[in-house]
Amino acid sequence: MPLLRTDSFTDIDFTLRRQFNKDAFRPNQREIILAALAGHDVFVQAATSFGKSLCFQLPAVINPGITIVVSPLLSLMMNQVEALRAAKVDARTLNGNTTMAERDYIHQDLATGHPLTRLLYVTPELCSGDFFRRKLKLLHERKQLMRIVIDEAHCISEWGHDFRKDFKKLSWFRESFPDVPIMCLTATANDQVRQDILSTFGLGKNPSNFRMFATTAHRPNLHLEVRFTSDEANDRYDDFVTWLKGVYDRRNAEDRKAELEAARERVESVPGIIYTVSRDECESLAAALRTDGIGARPFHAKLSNQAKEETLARWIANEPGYDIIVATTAFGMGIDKENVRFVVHWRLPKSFEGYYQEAGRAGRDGKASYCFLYYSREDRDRVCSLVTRDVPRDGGGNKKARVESFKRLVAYCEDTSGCRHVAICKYFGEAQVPECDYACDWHKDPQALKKSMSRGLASEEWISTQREEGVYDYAYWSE
Ligand SMILES: Nc1ncnc2c1ncn2[C@@H]1O[C@H](COP(=O)(O)OP(=O)(O)OP(=O)(O)O)[C@@H](O)[C@H]1O
Repeated sequence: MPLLRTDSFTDIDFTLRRQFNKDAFRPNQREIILAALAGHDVFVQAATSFGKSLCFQLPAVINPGITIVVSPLLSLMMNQVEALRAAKVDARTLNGNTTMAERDYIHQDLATGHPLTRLLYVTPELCSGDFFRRKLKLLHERKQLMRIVIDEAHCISEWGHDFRKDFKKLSWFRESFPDVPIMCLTATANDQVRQDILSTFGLGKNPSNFRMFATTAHRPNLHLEVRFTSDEANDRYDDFVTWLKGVYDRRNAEDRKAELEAARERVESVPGIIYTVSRDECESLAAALRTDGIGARPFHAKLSNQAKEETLARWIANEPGYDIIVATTAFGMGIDKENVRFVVHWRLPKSFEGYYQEAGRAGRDGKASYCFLYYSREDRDRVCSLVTRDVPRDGGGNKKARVESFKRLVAYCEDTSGCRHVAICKYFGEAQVPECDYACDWHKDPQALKKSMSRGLASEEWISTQREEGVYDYAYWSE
């Protein structure tokens, strides 16, 4: 028997305003939400900051029953649950950090068969366990299991950049509850990854019951630049500080300063993220910036939860001394601070998708924001040695895919013949070429870009002699 659906007269605009405090849908959100409310399986691929979460949160508020949201990251779950609870939606999460009391409450709520919880955020690992599966079966028998949502669905694919073994096992949902709609969402999937997601859940097997929304990965407000450097020049720090101080100077100019004062904004309140590769570099860079009067704080996996939470909260609140987060990739997916004005990649990331996902933390309010990637051939060889020797967290993964993604990122960095935005959209398999309004280094000045590459990079001859001596072979970076 099909599950109970909401009727088609539900006023989703009213729910948007009343519950989510937003004036209007963004392009495509309405169509996606209506497809979900009609009980279809839905696949959503859309740029970072598009507003994918609303596409399952709003139907979860309207539909009776519970929506299970599978998500790969604790911080991502907590952020969303906090925001929903602030909007008076009964959202909860079951994960390693959930308190005993909350865990008991949720289990009791599920055991009633008619839970009050509207959205339950869980880890993929939890979904592999019998205990939780029994609870879900009960909910399904009572017709209360409304929808399964797989957020960051690219984690399903061994062809993706962030494969998680337990994501693959989520196919259990479709096998056990063929009548429960599934919604998969991602910002970063190429064609192979998309196919993998679809086949894992049999999405589209019944075309009349499936809707696919794949919108562009293009983020026109991000100004994309590759800045060339070398071990010998070792000029990242000076380059970055000169740029940032230039931004502060412009904000300090008379008319701008008056505007900032009226808005009660500090001159130095230019929030940003710098991604480094190692914990040591993360600490030392943040300390150096602080010495230069710049409010920077480290963020990496070895810090205590309390320290991380405090840093995050104070950065989000734009507090003095917390303008810049210097982070390893432990900081990324799900960070939804709207006014991040720059994202800097201090070192070359390990994958194309990882790079764009992290850059996508910038400019979520739609305003112009800067994304620099410092690229050196020495780093290229170091990261290459990491990528080729890396064993993914859970021992699985497709090495060939990871190496390919890394190579495409290197090619992107060394390509001075075209628009960065076009290169990105092509990587994600888009046929349409996006408009770029001088929002990349090539569009700004193609000749200067070529020159800075030939001046900035070490020659391949030099790199190859060093490589032969094993200079770049060891992996000394740890996240
Ligand atoms: N219709 C809307 N009107 C105004 N703001 C919106 C709307 N929809 C979503 N937002 C806001 O946009 C921001 C980004 O949304 P969300 O976190 O869902 O992005 P996302 O698509 O999941 O991005 P990412 O893949 O980068 O995590 C959030 O702060 C959200 O509140």
